[in-house]
Amino acid sequence: MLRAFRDRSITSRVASNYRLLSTLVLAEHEGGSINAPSVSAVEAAKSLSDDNSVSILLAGSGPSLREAAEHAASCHPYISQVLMADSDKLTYPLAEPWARLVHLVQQRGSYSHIVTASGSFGKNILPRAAALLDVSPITDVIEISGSHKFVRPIYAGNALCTVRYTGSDPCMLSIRSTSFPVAPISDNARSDAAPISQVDLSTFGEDAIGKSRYIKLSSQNSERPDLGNARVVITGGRALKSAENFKMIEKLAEKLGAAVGATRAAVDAGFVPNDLQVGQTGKIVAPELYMAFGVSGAIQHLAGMRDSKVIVAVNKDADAPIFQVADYGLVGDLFEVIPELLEKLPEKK
Ligand SMILES: Cc1cc2nc3c(=O)[nH]c(=O)nc-3n(C[C@H](O)[C@H](O)[C@H](O)COP(=O)(O)OP(=O)(O)OC[C@H]3O[C@@H](n4cnc5c(N)ncnc54)[C@H](O)[C@@H]3O)c2cc1C
Repeated sequence: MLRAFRDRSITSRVASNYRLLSTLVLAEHEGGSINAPSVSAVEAAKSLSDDNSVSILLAGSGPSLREAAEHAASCHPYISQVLMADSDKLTYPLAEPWARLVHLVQQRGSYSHIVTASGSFGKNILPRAAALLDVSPITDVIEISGSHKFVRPIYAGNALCTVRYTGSDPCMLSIRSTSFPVAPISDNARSDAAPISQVDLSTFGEDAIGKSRYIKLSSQNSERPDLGNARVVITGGRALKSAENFKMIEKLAEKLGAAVGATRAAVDAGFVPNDLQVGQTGKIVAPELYMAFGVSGAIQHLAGMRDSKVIVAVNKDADAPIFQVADYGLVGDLFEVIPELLEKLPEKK
């Protein structure tokens, strides 16, 4: 594995170690709770330094924002303050007003770091906010080796690069939530909730809204676990041949209480919607069990699942690259293997 690293003088390393850090975590919330990747961003902030004061920023409007702020205040022992930006202009997480908000909060709080999870929320906001603050963000961080030293994947996850941030404050990061797992919320919960403060938005004018307009949110109304956080993921590839056949994957996922994933080839062929795509241009997952059926194991697919704890692959080609990353491999026809699994696995309780 390639490790690219430009070290600087020992003097600057010592100096940076003695600086007190303060981190702003940009959090996403839904239905009155902050989501799991945002809690992972707090976990990442915790590894920046022992002397790090972590504030979490939530934006939105109305009672669900207040509920989410209360949840944020008690969900992780490391949060020292919750900042709540309540405005009609921030009801939906659009990049333009959010970036202006980050700029405003940074000007007042002079944080040394700004961290967010690298889902679509973070990917949308971070570059725009970084441009307003005139700094260069470091994206997809998977390991924090010091307050200004980070590891991130490059070449679709085939090499890891160690990067030292030498720019001015704030050092802005997006982290892969799968690399910063958090204990279940109840284990993390604290007895004394962190204080919640309102962000003063009196200078937040109409121009903060920008040109984008919120139209609607379309999401799959599914009982299945969320692909990004599921403990088990069952993925199907092009070999399934049709949307109808892909239902076998869905049935198997149902029996195992798993999330469904797909390769880009399966998505492009119209078997499933594109929010199920796993890979470089899809979701990054690291479940305890990843089962791949009729997936060749292209480098772009591996980029999204190679960190899974146990990988099981079923492919009729013994030379398929997926077997190079699989812990258990079965050379066989998925049209025989899946029905047999469906028959022999017990019904989900
Ligand atoms: C810029 C870029 C980004 C990309 N991003 C992604 C991404 O995010 N995610 C992603 O998945 N891909 C991505 N791709 C596409 C990627 O390169 C592959 O084309 C894709 O992953 C292949 O999907 P597949 O494994 O389903 O299909 P194939 O490569 O066609 O493989 C099908 C496999 O099924 C096996 N098979 C066939 N019939 C059976 C059977 N009956 N039983 C068992 N096995 C069978 C075959 O042996 C084969 O190995 C990207 C490509 C590019 C260029």
